[in-house]
Amino acid sequence: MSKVTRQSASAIPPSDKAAALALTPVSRETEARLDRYVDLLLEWQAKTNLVAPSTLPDLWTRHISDSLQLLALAPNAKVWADFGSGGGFPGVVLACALAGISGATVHLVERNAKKGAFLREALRVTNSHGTVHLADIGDTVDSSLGKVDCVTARALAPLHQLIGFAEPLVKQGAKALFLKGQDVELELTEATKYWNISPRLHSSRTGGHGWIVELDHIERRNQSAPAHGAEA
Ligand SMILES: C[S@@+](CC[C@H](N)C(=O)[O-])C[C@H]1O[C@@H](n2cnc3c(N)ncnc32)[C@H](O)[C@@H]1O
Repeated sequence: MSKVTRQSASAIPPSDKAAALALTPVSRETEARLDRYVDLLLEWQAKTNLVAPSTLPDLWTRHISDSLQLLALAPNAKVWADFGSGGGFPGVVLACALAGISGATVHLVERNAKKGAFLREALRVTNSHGTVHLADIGDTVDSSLGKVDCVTARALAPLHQLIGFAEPLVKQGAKALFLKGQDVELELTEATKYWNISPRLHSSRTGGHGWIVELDHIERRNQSAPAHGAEA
């Protein structure tokens, strides 16, 4: 008998999925892919902590809608890079939503081997286009990704570090979209010590105190700006 106990799908009330799809509607094909992703995530959650267990009842609103809302902020982006993808938010959700679009793909950068294996399996079972880079972001961003239209990160690092990670891609024309919490103003204040940026702030469509920081331009303020996200 398998040691892995599958988390019950009933841990997620149907009303949460309905609320999520009302907030961030998707095609029937995308919904089917997301259903497969959720099933896989619940199966793996028993052996690998992919999301905080307390957030499982709100999986669709808290994690899936949170990820899907980024699409409206970069409607023409086809090549995405998600830093620190973990259990696949937002990267795998974006890959599911973009799967029907010719040329669309998502680079998922994750250094944890177990999570990397999960991300590969998630792309496989959802038949979505993407590449898992099992590596540190700092070692990947210059050499492996190529031209990217949009770079994302959620729950990875303080904003000034994320900006350091994303700088090479934004300098080549990418837009950055970072999902942030209620301390966004403090993080922006810290970030502007190191970086010249003109951020656009969008309040999260999923409620709570979430924000999305949008950046189209990043310039080092001085030589002490942290490179590739290293601590200042
Ligand atoms: C708190 S989790 C967030 C996962 C996901 N983005 C989410 O919002 O659910 C942060 C993830 O980033 C990964 N990570 C942290 N620093 C990294 C780095 N320098 N390079 C690659 N992955 C990193 C960790 O292994 C972890 O899976």
